[in-house]
Amino acid sequence: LQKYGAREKGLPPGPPTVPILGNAHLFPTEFPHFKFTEWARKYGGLYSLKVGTGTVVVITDAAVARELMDKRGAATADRPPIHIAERTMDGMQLVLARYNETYKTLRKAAATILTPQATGQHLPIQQAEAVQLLYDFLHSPESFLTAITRYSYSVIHCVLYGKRVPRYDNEDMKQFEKITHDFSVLVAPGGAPPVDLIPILQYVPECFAKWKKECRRIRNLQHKHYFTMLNEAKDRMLRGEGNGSYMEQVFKQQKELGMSDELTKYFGSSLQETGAETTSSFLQGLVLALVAHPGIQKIAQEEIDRVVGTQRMPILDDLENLPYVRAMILEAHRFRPTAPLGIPHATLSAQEYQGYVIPEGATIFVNVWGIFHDPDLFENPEEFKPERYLLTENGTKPGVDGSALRHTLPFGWGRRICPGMYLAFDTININTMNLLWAFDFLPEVDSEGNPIPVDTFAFSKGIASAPLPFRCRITPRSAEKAKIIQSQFLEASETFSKFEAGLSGG
Ligand code: HEM
Repeated sequence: LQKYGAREKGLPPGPPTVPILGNAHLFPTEFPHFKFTEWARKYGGLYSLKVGTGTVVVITDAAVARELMDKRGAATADRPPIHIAERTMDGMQLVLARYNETYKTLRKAAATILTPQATGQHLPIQQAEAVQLLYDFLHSPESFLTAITRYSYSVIHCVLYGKRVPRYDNEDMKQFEKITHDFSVLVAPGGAPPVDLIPILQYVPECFAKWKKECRRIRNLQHKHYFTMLNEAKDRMLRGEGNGSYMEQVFKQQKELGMSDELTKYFGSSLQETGAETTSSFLQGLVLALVAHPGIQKIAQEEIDRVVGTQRMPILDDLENLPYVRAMILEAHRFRPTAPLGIPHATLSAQEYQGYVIPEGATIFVNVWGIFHDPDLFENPEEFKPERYLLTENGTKPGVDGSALRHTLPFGWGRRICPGMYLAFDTININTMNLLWAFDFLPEVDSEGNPIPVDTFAFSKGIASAPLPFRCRITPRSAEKAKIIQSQFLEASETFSKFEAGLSGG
């Protein structure tokens, strides 16, 4: 019995194990990136944990990650099995799918439609939605968090299905939020019995397993919601009223891409769910960082004012003349990465590296948080300091080798790298410039007028981490700019109208 849970010879080092459990009793269930980083400082940039008989490898070293995840990407492209996800979505959810033929078909479809050129064609609606975000901030500044959520959902929805979501209380949005919320509760630790650790639980009959009923219920909700979206997009296209959405492209190439209707449904849901949540988390985190760092906000605003002026809104091309704003975007990713541990990969074959053997089927986490907060690499890593990216390409201390880092590091690794990143770049760039140009972001004040500080550590649990609800004061930087926002919003109605056929519930 002693050997169950023990760390096998040849594995990278790690915390001492106990029989049967290995390190399972130590495994953090909340904010694991903090514990993983603490262990990295003790056991190094490559260490292992035993969870029962399974192996988890944690990489907190960009050079190790580059070798194992990028260069040996073919061997580390699997995902660990998540039984609940497989049961609910038949293993067809692109983000969580194992590395098999179904996955390859989905990924090929994503690569076909999410190219930088294709993304560029969707700029008009991205820009129009970004104007609505400013308009919403102007008129209901207290609802800025839900305005960002709506924006992020709507922009992906327009690009994917050709239909926008003009209000947060829209029926499509409510359905989507319900589905993603219910699934995240079910899949979170404690949401269901630990079927991945104790596989025999999978065979408990449904009448005794509430979680199986819950999988079925969520699956039915997803089916109804996403097929409705697909059918609407298809009908619009067949009526000759298409607006160039990604799904229209998929319909046109469905046979070549090898996509069944069922797969097409999951393709849409994977992109919608991942894209909306990550974009929204990033933008909310950016606002939080601005509120917490008024001096930095001011430097960025002054740069925008010099380049853009007060007579027009920023455009994407302005970014090349805004080095400080570009540095601020990179710093926002570093300071609070949207996915602090990325999404775990798994090995498809055993890998020898640095004298260790990582077995087939091991789960691999790249601890992006730990890399980005490594004091050997970054000067005062806990500080929000865009200037570091003006000093060196990857923000590292001068004289330190930061060449294993890259600007796309927050978007993942190897064959699994985020296929939506080009869309994300445009969204992040447009909105960062717009928000800085238009508004001041200040702490809320108490009844005596004292500023209430925000907590830059108060983030949600889960794979994609968003700030917990916080309050701030958002005020237009001038009456002139407020007027430009109003008139741009009116002008955007022409772009919006192409995405408003068949809107329901607001
Ligand atoms: C701030 C924005 C975003 C961030 C920080 C982000 C980050 C990530 C990360 C870390 C991964 C995991 C990569 C890996 O396994 O190594 C990922 C995967 C993925 N992302 Fe994004 N993402 C963003 C926006 C988007 C958008 C806008 C879309 C869709 C339009 C999208 C779709 C996906 C999909 C489908 C995957 C799964 C890829 C696979 O498993 O092959 N993401 N993203």
